[in-house]
Order: sequence, then C-alpha cells, then structure tokens
Amino acid sequence: MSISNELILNALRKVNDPDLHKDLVTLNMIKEININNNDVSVVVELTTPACPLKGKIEEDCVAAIKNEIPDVGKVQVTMSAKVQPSLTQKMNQLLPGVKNTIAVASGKGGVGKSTVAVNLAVALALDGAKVGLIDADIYGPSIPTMLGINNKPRIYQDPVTQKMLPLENYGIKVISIGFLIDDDAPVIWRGPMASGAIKQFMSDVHWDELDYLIFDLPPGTGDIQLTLVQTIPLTGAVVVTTPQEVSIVDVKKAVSMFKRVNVPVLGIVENMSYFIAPDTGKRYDIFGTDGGKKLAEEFSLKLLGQLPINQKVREGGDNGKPIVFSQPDSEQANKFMEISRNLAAEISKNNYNLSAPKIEISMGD
Ligand SMILES: Nc1ncnc2c1ncn2[C@@H]1O[C@H](COP(=O)(O)OP(=O)(O)OP(=O)(O)O)[C@@H](O)[C@H]1O
Repeated sequence: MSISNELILNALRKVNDPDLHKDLVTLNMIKEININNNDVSVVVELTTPACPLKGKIEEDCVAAIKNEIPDVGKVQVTMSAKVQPSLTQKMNQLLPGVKNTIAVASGKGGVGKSTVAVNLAVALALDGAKVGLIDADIYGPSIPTMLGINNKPRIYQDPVTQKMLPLENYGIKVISIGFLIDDDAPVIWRGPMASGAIKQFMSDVHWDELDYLIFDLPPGTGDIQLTLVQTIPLTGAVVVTTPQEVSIVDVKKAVSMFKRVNVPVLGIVENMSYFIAPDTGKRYDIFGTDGGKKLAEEFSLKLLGQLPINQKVREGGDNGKPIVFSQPDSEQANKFMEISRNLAAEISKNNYNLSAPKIEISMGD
C-alpha cells in the first residue's frame, strides 16, 4: 500500500488537542506533510509555543500514524506554534501587532505580583514566545530592578515610526512607569499620571509583533486600577495571592472588579504557599494552607499553580536575574515554567472558545 497525505490525515484525525477537545485536522493544525518512500514527516502548528501538552501531542501523533499505517517507515513529527490573537486585540488599534494582553493583579501589596509577572514573562519567552512587559505599578515600580535594568535608562526612538523603543533583557521587551515618573512624585499625582503613561505605553511605544504583552498592575482595587483595566483592552487577568485569609478577602474584590468590567480571570497563582527548610526538608505552611486553591474552586477559576517561598526567588529579584533564566533546572524555575504554560493554555482555550463559530441547533415545530 502506498502512503498518501489522505492516509496520514486520517490517522491524525484520531489525535485530539486535549485542551481544545477537537482533533488536530479539524483544528487546522497540520501544516506540512512529507512522504519519502515509506518515511513520513509532519509539521504540527500549536496555538502556543508554551503548550503544556506539547510532548504528549507529539507522542500521540507518532503513535496514531504507526497504528493506522502499519507499513510506515520512520515517522518524524515537528512541533511549531502560532499564537492566535484574542478578540479584544483584533479590535485594538493602538496595539495592532500585539496578540494578547494580560494583566497581573493582586488584592493587596507584597504578595509577589511583580516577581510572578517577571518570571512568567521570561518563562514564556524561553518557550519561544514574543513577550513584552509593562510595569504599571505606580506605587513601587520594581520590574526594572528585577530585570537588571537601571532605574532611568536612556530610551531610544525607532527611526521609522519615531516611537519609543522598549528596553530588552532576558528575551523580553520592557517599559516601566518608573522610567517616566519622578520617584518623589506624591501619590495623589500618580493616578492621573499613571493612566496617561499607560495610554502612552500603548500608543507611543514601538512594540512591533508580540504574542503576549503582560501588565504588572498596582496592587488593590481602587479607582486607579479600575481606570487602568478599562483603559487596557485586556485578553484576561491573572490574580496573585498568598494563602492567607487577609489576602484572600482582598483577592475576591479583585476578581469581582474584573468581572464587573468583563475581563476574564484566566487563573489564580498562589504564591508563598509553603516553605521547605533546606536543612531538614520539613514543610512549613507559613501563611496557611491552600487559600488560593480554595478560592479558585469557589469562583470556578483555574489554579495556575502554587509557588513555595524560596530564598533564591527573592535573591533573583534583588539581583536582577529572574530564577527561570539564571537557574532553569531548579524546582522553583520548573514551577514558574509550569504556571506560564498553564496560563498560555488558558489563553488559547479562551481565544478558541470565543472565536469558534457557535453551532445553532434549530428546534423543529
Ligand atoms: N516565592 C517567593 N519566595 C521568596 N521571596 C518572594 C517570593 N515571591 C516574592 N518574594 C519576595 O517578596 C517581596 C515582594 O514581592 P513583589 O515585589 O514581587 O510583590 P508585589 O506583590 O509586586 O509587591 P508590591 O505590592 O510592592 O507591588 C520581594 O522582596 C520578592 O523578592
């Protein structure tokens, strides 16, 4: 029996994307098929390079082709990816090349929101995505320090568009409100300055093409946060919390705020979930147990992951070397990678569900 494209496609119809619940052929993910004698090579295009199930889908494709076509020789499956734009982004004329905009928010300060935003951004870039990060935390813009960029760097202009060029480090593009706002500016001035600056970050910065643009919002749910989430055309939000009761009370307010302005909450990150003593290996639940997990269950949200308290994470922030980049084999880096992949999968699912044509079932008379 000679091997044809049709035979291969029939085999790949048996492989489902576990997140999108459809087969790869229906999802239009098979981009190339090459047949050389009995050897077959296939290129599969996923909806994100940070797909947590990449390895499984690849194995399933190889198995399906070998099962359905017993005569086949060597089978090679190459995984590629093209991130799809969210519906809000398709309508966003300020950021035409940006496919998804994600806010990282928290109910209260000090829970590790900026640490999570930085490590998620770098993790997505390490997986091959094009990533930008906007530090919109007017109370304490800490992103430049965490990325090893000095506080008032020189900003250059793009010679063609005349727009500001974002800075780059660890494979991500970054702009911080700290570059524009005077450190001594009183807090009452910061609100109007923040909204103005955020708009400028979208209209006057040459972001070029980005798969994910992440906003590190100020903590809390006051007027400034509300103005920002109404100003930024968001794909969705990630809410960071500790497991502690006082943090959970505030995080509920953050979830409600996003609901009120119709921004999907893509998931909860529970930070500082536990501490493993390096000398004894004993676990301590310093801020309580599973507070973020229970909150996610209560609001039917995805728990993107639980991160331990770890000295190397803090040191990475202070030294401007995010742990996902500087110690990629550490357990903490793996947790951040897992969370960023879960987030990328949630974005893909949301974008697919919102853009998929709805099947109308007409009821007969
Ligand atoms: N998992 C962790 N393990 C150890 N230290 C952490 C962890 N997460 C955050 N930190 C540290 O806790 C402090 C607060 O973190 P971060 O600045 O990210 O919080 P934030 O919520 O953005 O705060 P703010 O309200 O000031 O914006 C920092 O010193 C950071 O290095």
